[in-house]
Amino acid sequence: MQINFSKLTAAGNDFVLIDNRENIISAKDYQSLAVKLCDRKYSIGADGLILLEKSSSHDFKMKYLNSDGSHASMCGNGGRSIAMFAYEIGAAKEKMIFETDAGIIAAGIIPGSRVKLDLYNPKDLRRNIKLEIEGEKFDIDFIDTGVPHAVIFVDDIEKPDVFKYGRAIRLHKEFAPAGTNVDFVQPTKDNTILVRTYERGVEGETLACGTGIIASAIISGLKGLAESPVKVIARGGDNLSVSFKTEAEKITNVILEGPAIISFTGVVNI
Ligand SMILES: N[C@@H](CCC[C@H](N)C(=O)O)C(=O)O
Repeated sequence: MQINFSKLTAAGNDFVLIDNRENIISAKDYQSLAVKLCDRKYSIGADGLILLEKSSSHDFKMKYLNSDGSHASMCGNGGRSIAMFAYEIGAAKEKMIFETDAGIIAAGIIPGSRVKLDLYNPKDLRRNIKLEIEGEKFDIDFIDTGVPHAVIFVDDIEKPDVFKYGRAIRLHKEFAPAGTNVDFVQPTKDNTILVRTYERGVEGETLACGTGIIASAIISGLKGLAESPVKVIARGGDNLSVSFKTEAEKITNVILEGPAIISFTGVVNI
């Protein structure tokens, strides 16, 4: 079977997007299709597969699969990408509301290939988790911004071995059974943070992780290291912005703004 797809990149986190409003792909095939299409050597290649589906209550529904085929409730860069995709294929207007498995999101297309997401509230905040891995001590703050994130502050963003420690923390029993994404954060001047993320389901460092950028900005705010709106520079060099409100560690009004670009469209055999 041949299907149409679009390839989008959102701050270097890249995705295959498919319009599945007519159920051309059935849910039982999502996992194997994600593994197949995300393969960078034998297929299109991406960090994740995103399906745009019909919703009975909102403009559409987003289904997200990591490149290893695992399902994730949400993806911040994927959320901006599906908003841009929906707008381009006429599934939504400039302002839209869509469902994810983590909650409802209001999105807006901004000139310059950028998208703003107004998200549900994060949950499961856990502060100051102390771990020691191979003699290295880590002080971790955890938050679920749609998917789980362990946030670690570093003095120099170039220093941490993101693969080694990211993977060890992702698999640590502290975060079992779901595991976690792991964000390394360096606050710099001008209310800016630099973020690198080890992504669960990609099992490596990606050029950006939207939910990780949100988690990093919120924890920076809670620690007094930055103030909303926080400017963020992703690993790939793109600029994003995160705003939020905090009241006694209750976080609300989370907004993520950043790029989402259609790099190409095509037809693939599945
Ligand atoms: N890249 C995404 C997060 C995708 C899901 C994540 N890998 C997980 O399994 O938790 C983002 O931009 O938020």
